[in-house]
Amino acid sequence: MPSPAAEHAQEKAPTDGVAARARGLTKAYGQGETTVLALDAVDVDIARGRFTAVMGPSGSGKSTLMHCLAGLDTVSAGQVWLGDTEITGLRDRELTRLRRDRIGFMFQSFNLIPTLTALENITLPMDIAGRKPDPAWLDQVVDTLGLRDRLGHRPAQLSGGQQQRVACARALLSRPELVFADEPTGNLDSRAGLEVLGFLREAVDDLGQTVVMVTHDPGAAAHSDLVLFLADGRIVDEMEQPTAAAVLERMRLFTGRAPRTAETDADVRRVAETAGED
Ligand SMILES: Nc1ncnc2c1ncn2[C@@H]1O[C@H](COP(=O)(O)OP(=O)(O)OP(=O)(O)O)[C@@H](O)[C@H]1O
Repeated sequence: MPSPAAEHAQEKAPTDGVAARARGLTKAYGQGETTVLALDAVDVDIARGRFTAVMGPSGSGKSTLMHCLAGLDTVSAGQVWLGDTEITGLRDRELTRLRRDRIGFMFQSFNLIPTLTALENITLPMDIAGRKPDPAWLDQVVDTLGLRDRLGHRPAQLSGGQQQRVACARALLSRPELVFADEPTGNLDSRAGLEVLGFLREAVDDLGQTVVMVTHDPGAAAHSDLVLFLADGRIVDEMEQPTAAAVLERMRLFTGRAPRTAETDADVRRVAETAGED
């Protein structure tokens, strides 16, 4: 059964280049006996023009990895590059500028400003940066995300799925080198979640974006091209062209859950259905 990502595989432009890279990336929280090693010498390349999902049990280091790759958090050891720029060692001001100009973010909680319209929310980061959006690109993003007739609405007048689409448009507007999405479907029902995943997929296939998504949901991960599995702060496995069922099976290996039962088979079917797999 092809995954949603596999269906698009043939149309994708050949990928070359690395959008982000980490070598020996280590992050420890706390000191002495209470030290928690959230990331343990991680080496990773995020391929340009692809949709990468990061999965793993709670506490495995997914958010820490995203934060360190995005320059939102400092590292304890190792190096991180965004494109050709080494971001480890940059000063705060330089990091702020780099995040603003080169990275797009989507969060579970949308993070929209309630008093601004959808359009104002979409253009806000570029307004703050004093940059004018390219009108043709703005049109394309708005139309791709189906937001044309919602641009004058405030967040409270939009459904959760529409709010996340606005957050998606905001993340894409500056044509960032990399879009990080942290549990972007976490607050959505399954239909709205599927819609947002479809748009992220289109952002990669049709708009040439690079997307990294942290998720707990095997159905969401099935929309990616590549799943990285984290456990105890290390990348322990990866899966190309994932399906929800295969991801769920693989996750079981890392969470040490009991062998399959009739009940877990039902889980696999439910997850596959939610992911839109037959
Ligand atoms: N600010 C912090 N201070 C201390 N420990 C932290 C901090 N942030 C994360 N940790 C610890 O680092 C480890 C990795 O956390 P992280 O949030 O990256 O995991 P995660 O895989 O994203 O988890 P979840 O799926 O529950 O969001 C955990 O043990 C966590 O308790």
